[in-house]
Amino acid sequence: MNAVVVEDLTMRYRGHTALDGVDLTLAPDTIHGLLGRNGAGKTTLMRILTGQEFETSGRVEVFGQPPRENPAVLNRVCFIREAQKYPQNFKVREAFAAAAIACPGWDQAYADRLVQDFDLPLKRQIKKLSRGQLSAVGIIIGLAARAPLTLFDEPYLGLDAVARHVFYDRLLEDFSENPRTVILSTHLIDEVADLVEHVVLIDHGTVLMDADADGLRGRAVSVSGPAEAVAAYVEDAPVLHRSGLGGQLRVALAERPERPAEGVSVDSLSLQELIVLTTNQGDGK
Ligand SMILES: Nc1ncnc2c1ncn2[C@@H]1O[C@H](COP(=O)(O)OP(=O)(O)OP(=O)(O)O)[C@@H](O)[C@H]1O
Repeated sequence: MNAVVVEDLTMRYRGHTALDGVDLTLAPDTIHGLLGRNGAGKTTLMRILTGQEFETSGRVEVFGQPPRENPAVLNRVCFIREAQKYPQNFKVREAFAAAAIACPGWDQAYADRLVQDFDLPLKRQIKKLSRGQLSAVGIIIGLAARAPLTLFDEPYLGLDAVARHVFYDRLLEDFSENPRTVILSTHLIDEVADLVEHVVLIDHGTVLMDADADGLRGRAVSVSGPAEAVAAYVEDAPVLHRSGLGGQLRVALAERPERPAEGVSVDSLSLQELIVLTTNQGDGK
């Protein structure tokens, strides 16, 4: 069974369409990267999947059932938001105690290890934590909850690079021992490029890309060299972006052409470059 099935999903706020006929199927036991510019509709989609928002129209199923007011689904879901709120007078340990009660799959021993990894002061009040420490609380809850569907919405505001990599490492390690469906929304595309197995790119409420990360890696290329040679080499290939200076041309292609390159350089595009160019193309830039 798929973890998530969304058909023709539309979400309209007064005067604004945040999601516009989205079709999406997310396989179980996979780390999905949910990418897109500010305001693209990522949080709205995650709020609908977790029953915090009700769609205007369309079909939404999580583990085969609609999430809307459905404890059978919602008990299997953990959603960690960018600006996750906790009762302000709680100490860190009390936030974890509350999560342990709310999350059926909670692993206290694992949470304790993560507290050490992130060097979190358990006895400190939540309101006294630094921004990064607050993010670490959310990340620890999201990991130790071991929810069958775990959603992280930009979970690392204020978290330094070392701590972010602790998060990626722990997520990958724990995922291999306890596979589950993870949806990670992020703007740090390069950092998660090797972590995510499937990429969904949303732009202006529609899905621009829905592809396996392995298939994307090394598929998109940049071709550069003398303008004439580049133009001949790229021929009818679908062009993502074109830029030139003097007699030189650089063309980004979604697919690496099969013919051998002659007189041009062909280099793989990073996932980040591919996402930026695909988004710009979708925006008509
Ligand atoms: N309650 C609301 N009322 C009106 N408009 C809303 C509401 N919630 C979201 N929107 C709008 O819907 C669009 C999608 O918002 P959403 O929060 O889903 O974007 P996002 O992709 O998560 O962006 P970011 O990366 O900045 O977090 C935005 O234009 C936003 O302003």
